[in-house]
Amino acid sequence: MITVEEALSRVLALAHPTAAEEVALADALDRVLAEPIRARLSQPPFNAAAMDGYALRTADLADDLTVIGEAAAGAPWTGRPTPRSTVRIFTGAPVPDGYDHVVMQEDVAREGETIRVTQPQKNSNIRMEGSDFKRNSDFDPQRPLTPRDLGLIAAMNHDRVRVHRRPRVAVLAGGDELVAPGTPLKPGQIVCSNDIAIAAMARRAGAEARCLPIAADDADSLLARFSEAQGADLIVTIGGASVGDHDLIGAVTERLGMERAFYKVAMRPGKPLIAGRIGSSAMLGLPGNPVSSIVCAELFMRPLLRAMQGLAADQKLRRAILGRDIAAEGKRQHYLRARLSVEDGEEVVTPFDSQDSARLGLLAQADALMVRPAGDPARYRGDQVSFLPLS
Ligand SMILES: Nc1nc2c(c(=O)[nH]1)N[C@H]1C(S)=C(S)[C@@H](COP(=O)(O)OP(=O)(O)OC[C@H]3O[C@@H](n4cnc5c(N)ncnc54)[C@H](O)[C@@H]3O)O[C@H]1N2
Ligand code: MOO
Repeated sequence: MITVEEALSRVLALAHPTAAEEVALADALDRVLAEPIRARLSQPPFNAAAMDGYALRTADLADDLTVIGEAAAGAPWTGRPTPRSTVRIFTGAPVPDGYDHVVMQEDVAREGETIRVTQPQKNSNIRMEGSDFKRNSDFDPQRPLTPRDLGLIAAMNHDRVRVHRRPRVAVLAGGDELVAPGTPLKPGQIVCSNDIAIAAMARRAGAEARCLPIAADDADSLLARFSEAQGADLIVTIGGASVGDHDLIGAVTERLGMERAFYKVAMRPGKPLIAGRIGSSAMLGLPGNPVSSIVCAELFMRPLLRAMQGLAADQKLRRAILGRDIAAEGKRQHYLRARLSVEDGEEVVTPFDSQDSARLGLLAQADALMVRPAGDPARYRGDQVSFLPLS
């Protein structure tokens, strides 16, 4: 069995970045830029007043000044300053050349067309041209675009952007016992829950995901479903990955000519994970136990989908204090479902008593996966441990 680290590097090697496509900026939320955005102008495009008040020369601050014009946002003043003059100015207006200071109107006494500065301040109240960003500067945030990013790109004067095409994901759950949610169960049947969760995780990672109809535990049914998945950048199967007589994913993917990257990872939950390439599709075969499939999707599918959009993995282990004593670990790296809390201002991570990989109810209550390396000795309340936050 290979380590989680090795498995992740082999999964990432399966990723081909998707091609670029152009979309309206308004539709680009959560998309990933395929190339940097180059600012088409400097921001501000001119020296701009930051306050409503009067534009003047710093050298004239102590004098009586004559108001010789008015400048507003969108209505610049185009005259030339004369000695001991000032221009009434409003926030956002270009500061006329020749003036280097804007005094807030609250700090000025005005009589007719004459003003006197009553409270001189050091701050010039001018936003200098290009002080936010310069024309031709590049913006390449290396993350799914946030609302703030969209605002910045608009300010750079772009209304369309080139982004990575969303990876196409086909999710295939298999098992004779499975029926769709909402169906009355016959004896021995189980509600199929994993494909819904995995497809939602894929969408949250930027993919276009569809669930194929549930496959039966026979090779023909699985082969038919795989043919429906053609054109997907990633095929994710759920279940049938283990060693039982009905676990057919290994055999069927072999028949389809899969180049296998690995089978089985030294992790808990999720040992019987399979990965590889079938034609132009990457393939991840997740274990059927609901928690195992979701943990494997978090650890492998999400980074793979990010890589397909040109992004690095974003799994950064965090440190916290352990909330209870726990026994020594076995031979597999363990991802324990855990709750986060704050005690005396410090973050505390407390793993649940049960770590059964079928318990979706507990997983839904979890805020974190506490990570324990294989062979980790017993740990005690108050020890420093590592965890991955869950969203
Ligand atoms: N002799 C051994 N048995 C098992 C081993 C092993 O090493 N030797 N490994 C165990 C581990 S660990 C896991 S994980 C499971 C994974 O097995 P499969 O990937 O083959 O999963 P299935 O057998 O198909 O299903 C397991 C379990 O999960 C339920 N399931 C499956 N798909 C769904 C779905 N889409 N929605 C909801 N629930 C699903 C299924 O009904 C089973 O209860 O193997 C162990 N066995
Ligand atoms: O490794 Mo399995 O995924 O524990 O249930």
